[in-house]
Amino acid sequence: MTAEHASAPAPRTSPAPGTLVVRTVAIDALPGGPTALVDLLPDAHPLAWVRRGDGIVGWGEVARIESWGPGRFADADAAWRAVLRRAVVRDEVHLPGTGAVAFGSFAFDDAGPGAADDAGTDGPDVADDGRPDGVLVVPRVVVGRRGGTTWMTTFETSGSLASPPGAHVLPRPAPVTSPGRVVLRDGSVAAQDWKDLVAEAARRIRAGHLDKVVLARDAVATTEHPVDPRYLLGRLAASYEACWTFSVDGMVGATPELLVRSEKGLVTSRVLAGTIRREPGAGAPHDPALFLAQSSKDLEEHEYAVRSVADALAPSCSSMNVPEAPFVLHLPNVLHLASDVTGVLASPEDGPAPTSLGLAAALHPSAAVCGTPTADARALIREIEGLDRARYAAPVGWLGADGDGEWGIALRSCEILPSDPLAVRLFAGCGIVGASDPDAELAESEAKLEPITGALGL
Ligand SMILES: C=C(O[C@@H]1C=C(C(=O)O)C=C[C@H]1O)C(=O)O
Repeated sequence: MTAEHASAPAPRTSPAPGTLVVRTVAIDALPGGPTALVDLLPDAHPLAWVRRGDGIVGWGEVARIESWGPGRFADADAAWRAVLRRAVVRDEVHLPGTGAVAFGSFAFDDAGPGAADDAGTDGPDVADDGRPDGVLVVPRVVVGRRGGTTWMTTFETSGSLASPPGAHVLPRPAPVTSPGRVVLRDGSVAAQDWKDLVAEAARRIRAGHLDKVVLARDAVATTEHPVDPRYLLGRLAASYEACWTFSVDGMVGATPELLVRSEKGLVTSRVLAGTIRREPGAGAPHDPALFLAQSSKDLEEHEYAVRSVADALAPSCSSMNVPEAPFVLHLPNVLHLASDVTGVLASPEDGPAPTSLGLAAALHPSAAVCGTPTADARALIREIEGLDRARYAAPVGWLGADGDGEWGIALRSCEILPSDPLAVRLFAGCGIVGASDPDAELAESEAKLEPITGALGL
């Protein structure tokens, strides 16, 4: 089914789907360690979804699905199924991530390119480049690891299932290159001006216009040498093991927030909201984890985020477990309040259960990255944020042939601009409630930029 939206272009699969031959075989174990998979990647357009050394990486491109506008998720899902209808798959491993998979990244906003410009931003014009609002990349080669099993999947448009064994030999990628000297500057809104936006949002919340809004800011890093995404990936995977390190179509990061995993009928979402910096400086609480777990402001922010996820998943689940209280997730830069919401996917009588991408579409944007109520928060973001979020804070991940997959929220991330290999745009945002303090939120946003600034060597 293709979603119809008058203004959005129709989805596009290129090249036009022919027969795809997909073959997964077990291969020898890789060396251990969190970077073993990303160390295999070539420099051009690496694809990655890795956590604690397990996951999948891919390279090459046998097909690309592009979609636009509010139907970007449903259109991509339908186009992927059309590709699969013509695929011949032989999977000798049968684990999540084996067989046919596509890596995906989607835009935060429905409104398409120029939405932020309409709202009056005078920031860099990075959206009006005709880029799609959603992309699924079907690679030529995937290497994956889960537990003790390692596999390789090859995707071919011609040839046969009896590929020569040589096709399954791991490549020796070109050496990773450093970005050299890096200079960081303000993005669309200067850091100091952003505090005024936070103060304005908190005022509106106290006046009763809405409960919570997430405001984001960007920064632009210019580099001496073209950015090799693998330079970032290796450092992120090594330093942020509890996060999902990703690279899809120029969007690179290590997110601690799993929007949804759908695996054999079990649905999981890791909801984060409520943050404290690890090293908040003078006057900081003696025990930040305890402070966070008892902070009514952070618990309020968190509750909104958990509710929004539970409400969005409920129609697709026959049963759910929503934890009553969050735990504290410790990351190298920040601590978060975290809740793992789980559910059992219902089997609807009138059609197939939603795919992981369909679930991601239902969940996006959660209150963790938008606010509560959603429509009011979105409207306020459009009115005052002055930023084109592009693919930041939106689903990024992978989709399998059976619809299972994992979609993170693209946080702690940057966009390597296709128009300028010497520039990356970094993003960070903070949940604002009535009690939010602009200085503290700015400091929190700086801490959330650290994974990428650190990976760039700053
Ligand atoms: C928006 C971001 O993070 C989100 C906001 C959080 C908060 O406000 O406490 C915590 C985790 C994320 O859900 C970001 O990292 O850019």
